[in-house]
Amino acid sequence: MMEKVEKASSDSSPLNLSKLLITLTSDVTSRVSFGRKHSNDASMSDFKNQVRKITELVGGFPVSEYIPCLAWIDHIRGLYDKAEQVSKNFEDLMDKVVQAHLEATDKPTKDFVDILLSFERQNKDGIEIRRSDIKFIILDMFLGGTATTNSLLEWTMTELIRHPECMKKLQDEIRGDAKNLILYISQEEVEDMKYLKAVIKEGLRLHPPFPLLVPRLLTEDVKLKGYDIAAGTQVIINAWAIQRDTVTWGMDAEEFRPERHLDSHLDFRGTNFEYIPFGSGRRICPGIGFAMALVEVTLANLVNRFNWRMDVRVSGDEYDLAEATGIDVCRKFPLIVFPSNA
Ligand code: HEM
Repeated sequence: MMEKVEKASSDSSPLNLSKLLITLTSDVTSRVSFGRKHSNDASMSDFKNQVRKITELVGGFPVSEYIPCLAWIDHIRGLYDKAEQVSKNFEDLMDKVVQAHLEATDKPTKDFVDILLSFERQNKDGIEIRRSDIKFIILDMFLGGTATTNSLLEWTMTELIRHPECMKKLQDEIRGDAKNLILYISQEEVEDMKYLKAVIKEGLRLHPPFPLLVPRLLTEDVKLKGYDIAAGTQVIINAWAIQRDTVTWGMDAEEFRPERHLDSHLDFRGTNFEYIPFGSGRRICPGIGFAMALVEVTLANLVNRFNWRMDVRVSGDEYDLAEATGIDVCRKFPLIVFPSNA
């Protein structure tokens, strides 16, 4: 990735940063799950397309869920056919991945799929795992991990470029007093970077990648703030609105201001309901550590090595802040930037 940014910088050419970032998050997730990156592999780019289609379908509005007598509308829109087709394509792709792992018996290291297959064979530690479980666990990792992490990176970069004063403060923190530019910032080095962490928290607050979290179905009757909610009701939690509430965040809640996190006790690990980009409770995101490690190191390196600007557009903010549809909300239009060497 850094080589491509370096090239765009020396040619003074525009760079599609969104494309680079989704390739990075998919490659890192594939390395962990399949043992190698697949960015130049046709079947993997197909896999990415399937994942995008699934997130669009899951984030769509199935009329029948809310007004059952209008279920025919979903049929006419072809929602069920689309879901069936995506499910079949995904199943075929996963069969190929599993088959390739079963055939490669002499590999020196084991990846996530190998470990899951070994559980399937040995019924290890009393854990029973079936082939269909393996396919869905991998899908879960890709669905949960790639688009969300990409979305956080592209929105945080967007906000930093829109707020040069924050970008400068972050570059000062990362570059420190070093006389010569340090080429690579490691995970250990980002550990104490407080402003970097505040910038990422602010990106997550204004642009939670799953703005409506994942719907819940009540298992028992609940009384909440005077409302009676019956068992069986589907509840949608609007993290996007909660995280822009002026009562908690002040009158400048709509503004990108990382400083608000520097001495705030609010954290995203599920105990502060005012700030829940990863959800809360039993089904809280299990990938917080994975996502944070990747986002911190990527952002630190991009911002350390390069200065960034976007094209000035007549439509301005409307274009830069337009959101795509789907369960995860990334930018509607790719982030096109001009990097230059620091
Ligand atoms: C910035 C990055 C990420 C964000 C904002 C995010 C957010 C979320 C949210 C909101 C949920 C639903 C929680 C709930 O309903 O209470 C979730 C679930 C999940 N996430 Fe993440 N996630 C991120 C990265 C990751 C990564 C990197 C992985 C895996 C490598 C991952 C794997 C999962 C899985 C497997 C679930 C389902 C958990 C369950 O249902 O028990 N996520 N995530």
